Amino acid sequence: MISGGGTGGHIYPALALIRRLQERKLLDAIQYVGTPNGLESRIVPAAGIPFSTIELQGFNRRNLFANFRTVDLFLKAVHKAKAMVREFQPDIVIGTGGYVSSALVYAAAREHIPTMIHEQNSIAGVTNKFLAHYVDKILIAFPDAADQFRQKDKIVLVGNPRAQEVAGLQPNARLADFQLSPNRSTVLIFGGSRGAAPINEAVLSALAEFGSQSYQVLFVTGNVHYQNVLDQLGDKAVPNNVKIVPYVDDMPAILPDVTLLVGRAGATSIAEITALGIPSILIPSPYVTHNHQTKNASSMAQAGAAVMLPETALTDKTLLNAITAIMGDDDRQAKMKKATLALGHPHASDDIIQLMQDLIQA
Ligand SMILES: CC(=O)N[C@H]1[C@@H](OP(=O)(O)OP(=O)(O)OC[C@H]2O[C@@H](n3ccc(=O)[nH]c3=O)[C@H](O)[C@@H]2O)O[C@H](CO)[C@@H](O)[C@@H]1O
Repeated sequence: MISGGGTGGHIYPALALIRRLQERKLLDAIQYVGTPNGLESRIVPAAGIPFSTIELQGFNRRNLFANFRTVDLFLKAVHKAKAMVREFQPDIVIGTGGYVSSALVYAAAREHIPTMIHEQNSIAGVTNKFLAHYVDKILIAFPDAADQFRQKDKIVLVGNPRAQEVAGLQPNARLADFQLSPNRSTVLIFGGSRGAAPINEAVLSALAEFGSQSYQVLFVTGNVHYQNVLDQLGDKAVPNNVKIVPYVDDMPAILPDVTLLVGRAGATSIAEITALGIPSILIPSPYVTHNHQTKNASSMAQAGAAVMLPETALTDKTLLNAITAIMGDDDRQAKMKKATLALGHPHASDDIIQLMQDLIQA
């Protein structure tokens, strides 16, 4: 059984691990557990994975009184999760982050089922810190995440399963699905799995300028922002070399054809970028726990793999300048590609599967 959600950054690593288990014919049955309304409730069933739900909500750091309901829901969720675990009888239970995973992993540990959590970030999430006490293994993707957990003997550095899923993928002309040319240099712009209004605004202001560039642009707004972007566009013409879409369902299909990625600095995106060696401009979200995206982005920038553009400095002009400086310089692209690839973990899923097998057989 597996659980993780809220944002794509917690869901796609779980799906990548499941796909690898299926590829290696190691999976007899799987149950994915999420909340009824989270992003996972759309993405997981669409991927053909059996999905069941538990009602839960995140911890409110601002209004502590609001947490009475959170605690009440958590206790009910644990009760339901225990029943699910007893019925499904999994060999192992894995949590990939987001508060959705707390009830299932906690319940499984209490039922003496082997358990693991996967932390994608260098700064651990609240749920994983809580679960760390109960699980058998803590899998991390960045070496510095180890400082965040007291249970040192449980920690293993594995990278992110999504890296193995995309590593080695070759250009494949799938940009044609978006009416873009497979042979032209391409800039992909998206603000994480849910989109980011400040990035969308800067791109909209730069739209006319993009029209006169030699490269083409795939601009992903995020589902919730799409209508707003269309409203802001009004009657303005979209240049022929720019395509605007709400979401890309199959990101691994197009990533090998991307010349430069502009986006947030979510950990799962970074795992993909480093597995494929895609140069990037990272605009870290300042709205995440302990500003962890800035840490992700600055370690990429220090390694020469990415350019960091803080949101406070983001305008149409700074965005265009940063993009043009890289797109117009093949040498720089090659150097960034090399530095990016050096940070990748292309065997993450197989390393996790080995640990799963060891734990099940122990
Ligand atoms: C606001 C927030 O809490 N963000 C967190 C969230 O980010 P978020 O969910 O945005 O996560 P990431 O950037 O890490 O991953 C996004 C994932 O969604 C995919 N994708 C994105 C857009 C799209 O149209 N289609 C698509 O498939 C990407 O390819 C990637 O696999 O989880 C990450 C953990 O991994 C954290 O580091 C981020 O700080």
